[in-house]
Amino acid sequence: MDETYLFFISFFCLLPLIYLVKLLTHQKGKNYPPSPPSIPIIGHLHLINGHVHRVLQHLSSKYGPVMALRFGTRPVVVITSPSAAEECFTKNDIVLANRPLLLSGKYLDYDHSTVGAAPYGQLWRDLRRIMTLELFSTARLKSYLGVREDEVRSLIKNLYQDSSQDFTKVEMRSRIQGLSFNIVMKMIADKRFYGSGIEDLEEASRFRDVIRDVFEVSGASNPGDFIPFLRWIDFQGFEKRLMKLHKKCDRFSQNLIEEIRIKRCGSSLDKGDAKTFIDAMLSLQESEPEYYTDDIIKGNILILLQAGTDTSSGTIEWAIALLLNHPDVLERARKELDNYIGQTRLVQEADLINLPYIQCIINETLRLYPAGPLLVPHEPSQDCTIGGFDVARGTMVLVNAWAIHRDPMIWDDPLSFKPERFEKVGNEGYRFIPFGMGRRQCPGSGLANRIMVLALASMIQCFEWERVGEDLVDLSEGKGLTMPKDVPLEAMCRIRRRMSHLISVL
Ligand code: HEM
Repeated sequence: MDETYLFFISFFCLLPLIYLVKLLTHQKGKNYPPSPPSIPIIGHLHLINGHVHRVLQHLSSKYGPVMALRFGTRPVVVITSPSAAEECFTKNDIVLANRPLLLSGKYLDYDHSTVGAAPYGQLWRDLRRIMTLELFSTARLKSYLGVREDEVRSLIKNLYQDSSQDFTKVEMRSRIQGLSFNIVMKMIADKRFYGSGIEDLEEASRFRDVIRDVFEVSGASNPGDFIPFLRWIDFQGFEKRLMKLHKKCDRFSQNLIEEIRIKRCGSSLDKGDAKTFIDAMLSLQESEPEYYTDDIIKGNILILLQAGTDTSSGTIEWAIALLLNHPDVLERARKELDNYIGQTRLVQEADLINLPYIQCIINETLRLYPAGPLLVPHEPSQDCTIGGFDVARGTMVLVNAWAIHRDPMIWDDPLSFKPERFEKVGNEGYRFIPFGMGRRQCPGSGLANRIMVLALASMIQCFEWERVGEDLVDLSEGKGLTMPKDVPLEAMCRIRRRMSHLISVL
C-alpha cells in the first residue's frame, strides 16, 4: 500500500484520540462552563442547524447562562444572562475587547485593519477616535443634520409619487435601504447611490450589487474558520469568493478615494473642516502616509457601509411590520405626532425629544429584533473568569442579546410587542443591549437612533398604513448577519389628506 495513503489513514484514525487527550489535559484543575456532549473534530457544529441565536438559546436553557461549546477546533463560550453580560463588559471589558481573526477579516477588513475587526490595540484606538471625532460626535452629528433630513424627505417624496388618494401597495425594503445607504455614503464620500439626482447610474447600481455580495459573504459562516483542514482545501471555494469580492470592493472604494483626492487638490480644505470621512482620513494620510494607507481607508469605508446601513434599515422595516400588525400602537404614535406637531409642518429631528412613544417603538423593535442578535464575536486576550467559570484566552465569546431580550425571567410577557414597557423604566442596564456595551459597543448608535426615529415619525405623520391583506404580516427571520425580515415588506399606503399640501412641494 502506498505510504502516503497509510500516513493519512493513521492520521485521521488518531485524530479523535489526540482530541480526547487534549480535552482531558486541558480541563484538569479548571472550572470550565457546562457543555453539551460533543463529537470529535467537529465539536458541537452538528447542533448548529437553523438560526444560530435560536439554537444557542435552546442549548443555554439546558446548560445555563454561561455555556461552553466547541466549533471544530475553536472553543466558544455563549453568554445568555444580563449579569454575565455585565461581567463581560465591566470587569473583563479590556480583556474581551479583542476580536477573533476570521478569514473574512483577511479580505473584507484588509487584514483585520478596520475598526470593527482590528484586535484591541493602538490601531483600533486610533480608528475609533477618528470615527468618533469625524462622524459620531455631537458636533459632527449636528453638521450632518441636513443630510439626514434631506434623505428622509426624499423617501417621503418617493412614497408620495408611488401612492395616491387611495391605498396603494408599496414595496418598502429597497426604499428604506436607500435611505440609510445614502446617509452613510454622504458622510463618507459626499455621494448618493439610490434615488434621483445620481450622476452615474451604472456605477451606483454596480456598487449596490457589490455591497449586497459583501453582506451575503459576511453573513455566511465559513467552516474553514473552525476546522483548519477545510481551510487548507478551501472547502466550498469560500476563500476564492472572498478574494474576488475583495478585488471588486477594492476597485470601488479606491475610486471613491481618488475622486475626493482630485476634489481636494482644487480646494483649501484642511483637517479642521474635513467634509467627509474620506477627507478626514486623507488629511491624516498627508502627515502619516505609512500609517494611514489607502488600504486602511478602503477597509474602513467598507466596514462603515456594512455596519451602518442594513442595521438601521432592517430595524425600520421590522418596526413598520410590527406596527401593521398592531394598529392600536400605530394609532397612538400618530396621536403623539398630531398632538405635538399637528399637520401644518413636517416633523424635524429637533422634535424627536418630544416624541417619546415613537422612541419606545424603536426600542421595542430592537428588543425583539436586534440587528446584531449575537453582537459581534469577542475574544479574550488572556484567561479570565465569567460567572465563576474559567474562560481561556482565544475562546470565541458570543453574547446572545436576542435571547436576553426575550428571557421571561427578565421581561414581562417577552414575546409581545409592547412599546409602552420602555415608558416605565429608564436605565435598562444589561438586559437591553442591541448596540452592545463596553469599549467595543456600537459607535453609530446615536446616528442610527436619529435616522430610525425620524424616518418612522415622518412615515407615520405623512401616510396612513395598512396590511396588504387580512393576514398578519409574516415576521419570520431571514438569513444574514443583521437578522433581516425573511420576506421583504410590502404595505398599503395612502397619503394623509391634510398632509398632501406639505408633501407635494417637497
Ligand atoms: C440599528 C442600528 C445598529 C445596531 C443595532 C448596531 C449594533 C451593533 C453591535 C451589536 C455592534 C457590536 C458590539 C460588540 O462588539 O459588542 C456594533 C458595532 C459597530 N457598529 Fe453598529 N449598529 C447599528 C448601527 C450602526 C451605524 C449607523 C454605524 C455607522 C455608520 C455603526 C457602526 C458600527 C461599527 C464601526 C462597529 C464596530 C465597533 C468596534 O468594533 O469597535 N453601527 N454595532
